[in-house]
Formats: sequence, structure tokens, C-alpha cells
Amino acid sequence: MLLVNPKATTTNARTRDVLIRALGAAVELAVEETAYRGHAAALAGTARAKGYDVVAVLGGDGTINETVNGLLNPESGEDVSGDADPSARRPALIVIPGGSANVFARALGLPNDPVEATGAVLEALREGRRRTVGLGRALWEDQSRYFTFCAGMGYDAEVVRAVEGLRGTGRKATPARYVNTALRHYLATDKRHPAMTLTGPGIPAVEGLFLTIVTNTSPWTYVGTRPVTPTPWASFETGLDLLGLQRMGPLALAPLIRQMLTEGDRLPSGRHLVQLHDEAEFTLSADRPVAFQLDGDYLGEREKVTFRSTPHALQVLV
Ligand SMILES: Nc1ncnc2c1ncn2[C@@H]1O[C@H](COP(=O)(O)OP(=O)(O)OP(=O)(O)O)[C@@H](O)[C@H]1O
Repeated sequence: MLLVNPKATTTNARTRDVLIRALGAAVELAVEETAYRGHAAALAGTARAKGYDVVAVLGGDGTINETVNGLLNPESGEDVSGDADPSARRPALIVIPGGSANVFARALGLPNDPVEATGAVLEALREGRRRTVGLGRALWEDQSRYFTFCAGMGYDAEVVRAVEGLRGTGRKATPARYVNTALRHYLATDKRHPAMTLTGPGIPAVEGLFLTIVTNTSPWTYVGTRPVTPTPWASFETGLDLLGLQRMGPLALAPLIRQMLTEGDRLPSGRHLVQLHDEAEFTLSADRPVAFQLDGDYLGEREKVTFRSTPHALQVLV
């Protein structure tokens, strides 16, 4: 089943038709266009229930996130942790970048061009090349949602919220818009009263966090072609990583930003930083509601979110 989000930033009828022709020549194909928010999750749930082998997505990270949640079906309360390879029980995933940032597709090593990426996944289809990836899962109140590359609480989620607000007025989400919004919003964000505390099994509690980035892979995002790596050791094959900030002043942030933009696998350094690598579970609690984002989607203000790693969650043709 091919899911196309016609509203995703860089998706158009031409790339859709190229993809339909290319995939249609290789496999038996059903094509569905998403018509509203949440539609991709419903369609992916149907594909899973009907026993489709593969679900392909042409869209951005939001559509991929919905699709993955439809494939894993978190609302059923299904426990995927006891199974040696739970990924084998559900359709495999193909992603073709059609959004603005396409972090998941690029983190998998796909070209950030839909036609080139189509060539790459056709080759993977022909050769049966699959990679099993783990996912993150966020749980709050009575809800839960899987994430493919990141989640975050605090300043970073405030920036996502602000950009979503601008997109609501018809402006596009470009890297420049994110950077401008982040800079402008930095003046407004609370840099004096940290709200969050980190706890978890076997993890010493840390108080006084302003900003937390939780990742399932590296990079966390891209500015244009440049990867941004707050957690360079994170990978789809390990548990979850975290970078937390206990100071938000420019003297703390400037060197961190420089380190995050430097390629390589050196962890950012600084006394105000809190770092976790390859963890199965941890919880962020806040003494007031804090902005929360997941795979770049703003999900409201929350006071407590638990993050859990789900190993071997999904097979991706890549
Ligand atoms: N027909 C539709 N009309 C409006 N919104 C839609 C439609 N189909 C899907 N959506 C929603 O569009 C949102 C944005 O899509 P998506 O994230 O795929 O693209 P993007 O925002 O351009 O990419 P990125 O996430 O990389 O910025 C998703 O949350 C999805 O639920």
C-alpha cells in the first residue's frame, strides 16, 4: 500500500506519478491519498489488518509518524517487548521523502530527493534489503505514541509550536524559518526557572532542566544539508538517548550549538549538560506544564512524560 500526503511540503502530482509507476511495475500496489490529519494512521492500521507486506509513504515526518503508529497500533495495548522479532509480524515500511525536513528518511541514509530515493528503495525491494529499527515510545496521562527520531520538552517544543503557528497562517516550514523562530523565541523563553526533573530505573535523578531532547537516532535534525547532532551516539539499533540543559544563557548555548553542528561522534561537553545513552526507559516530570513535541509535531503542554525504547519494532526497506 502506498500512502501519499498531497499536502506535504515537497510532494506533488509529478513525484507521486513517478513513484506509482515505478512501484507499480515492481509489485502489486494499492494507492491511498491522505485526506486529513490522522488518516495515514488509519490507513496503515487497515494495511496491517489486511496483511499487506509493505506500506510505502510519500510525505514528511508527520505522515511517517502517523503511519508507524498505525502499523504498531499502540492503542491496542499490545506488548511488543516479549517477542524476539516483533517487526516480522507487521508490514515493512518504505519511506520516500516528501516533507520539509525528512529527518527519518535522511537518518536512514536515503537521498533527500523523492526520485533518487525511489531508485534506492526499488533496489532494496529487488534485493530484499531490510533493516530492523527500534522506535521510541512516549507515554503520558492515558495516551501513548511512538516516535521514529525524536521527542522533546521545553524550549525546542516551544519552537516547534511557534513554527506550527506560522504554518497555520500559510507560511512554509523552511530551515531559515526554524532558525529565525528559534532565535526570536529565545528572547521570550523562561531562562531562569527550570521546570523539569529526570528520573528512571538505575538513573540518578537530575533536577533543574530547561530543555530536553530525546532521540532514537542521530542526527536530531538538519539545517539545510547540515546535520545537527546533540546525541551523536544515538542509533536505531540502541535504546534512547537524551540531552538535557540546566542552563539556557548564551554562554552555555553558544558552545553547545557549535558542538552540535560539528560532524563526528564526540559528545557535547559542558557542566550544565545531562546526557543519557542507550536507555530502556526514563521519565521527565515538570512542576508546571511544559511544551512537548514528538517527531516535530507539537503535542501540547505536559507535566509528566515517560519515554520507553521499543527494540526491533519495524523493518524498513532501505
Ligand atoms: N489531505 C490533507 N490535508 C491536510 N493535512 C493533511 C492531509 N493529509 C495529511 N495531512 C497532515 O499533514 C501534516 C503534515 O504532513 P507531513 O509532516 O507529512 O509533511 P510536512 O509537514 O511537509 O513535512 P515535515 O514533517 O518534514 O515538516 C501531517 O500531520 C498530516 O496528518
